[in-house]
Amino acid sequence: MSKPYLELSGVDMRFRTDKGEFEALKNINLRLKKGEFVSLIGHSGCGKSTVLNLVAGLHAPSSGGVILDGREVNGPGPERALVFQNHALLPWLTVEQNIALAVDNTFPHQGRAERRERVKHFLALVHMSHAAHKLPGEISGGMKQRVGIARALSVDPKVLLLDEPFGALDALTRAHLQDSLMDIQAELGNTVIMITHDVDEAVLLSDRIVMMTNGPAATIGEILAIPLARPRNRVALSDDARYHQLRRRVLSFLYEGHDNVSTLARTRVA
Ligand SMILES: Nc1ncnc2c1ncn2[C@@H]1O[C@H](COP(=O)(O)OP(=O)(O)OP(=O)(O)O)[C@@H](O)[C@H]1O
Repeated sequence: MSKPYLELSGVDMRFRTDKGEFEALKNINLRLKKGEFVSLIGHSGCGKSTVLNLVAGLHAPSSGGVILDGREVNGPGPERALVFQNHALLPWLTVEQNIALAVDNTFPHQGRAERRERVKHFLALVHMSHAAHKLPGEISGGMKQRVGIARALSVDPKVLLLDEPFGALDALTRAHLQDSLMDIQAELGNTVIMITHDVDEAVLLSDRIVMMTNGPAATIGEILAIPLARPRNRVALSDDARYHQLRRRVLSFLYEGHDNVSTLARTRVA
């Protein structure tokens, strides 16, 4: 791979607990190109959120490091935007004000008109202009996630970190949001790491799927490239043999039962 945009190298994460140290992650090595969409998949509790939190700068690794665009990550910052399963919008602010807050904090040097224009642009991008003046309590779960994504994108992050962003949504709303996310990524070329438990979602959206072994001392067991042409259409893919093959590969990884000991030897730098 040419020079990576985002690189995790030799990352170990040990947490201090009442019962002593808990080794959550061991020797995570991952490189992303600019504009790449990578999903993290693995059994519950294996350490996916911990990986995302390390990239976000919310945790510092016990060993190893994270480098984004040539600079070591050593704390949270607007160039790494997080979107959670639960939107985390401020309930007393309107949709527009929620995004404006992020924009105003990140671009205080810009003029007011320019910042308002930016808010409008990102609301339109997620098809939420019509609800600009509503409060989060007045819109649906899917709409809240759209606003959360618009807010994250509105600060021009270098990397977008999505922690099961559609996990709480019904299947149809989830499908609409996945399609929107693919459209947005095609337009903006964001570099994205997304945690998901949904194999179809991972195959549909990703350039590569990073499959993690079970913890403790979880690591990367396998990385699967998804060479399906874009734009991708879920209905067309349902008849595509390669799609089903890729899907099967992920399912077999998840159900083969990977613990850290059996797979450490195969861990490699992607
Ligand atoms: N602050 C912490 N202190 C101690 N242990 C922690 C801490 N944060 C996470 N862990 C442990 O590290 C392991 C990985 O947790 P993490 O939340 O990253 O897993 P996950 O794969 O995202 O799980 P899920 O899919 O259920 O959300 C778990 O065993 C968890 O209990």
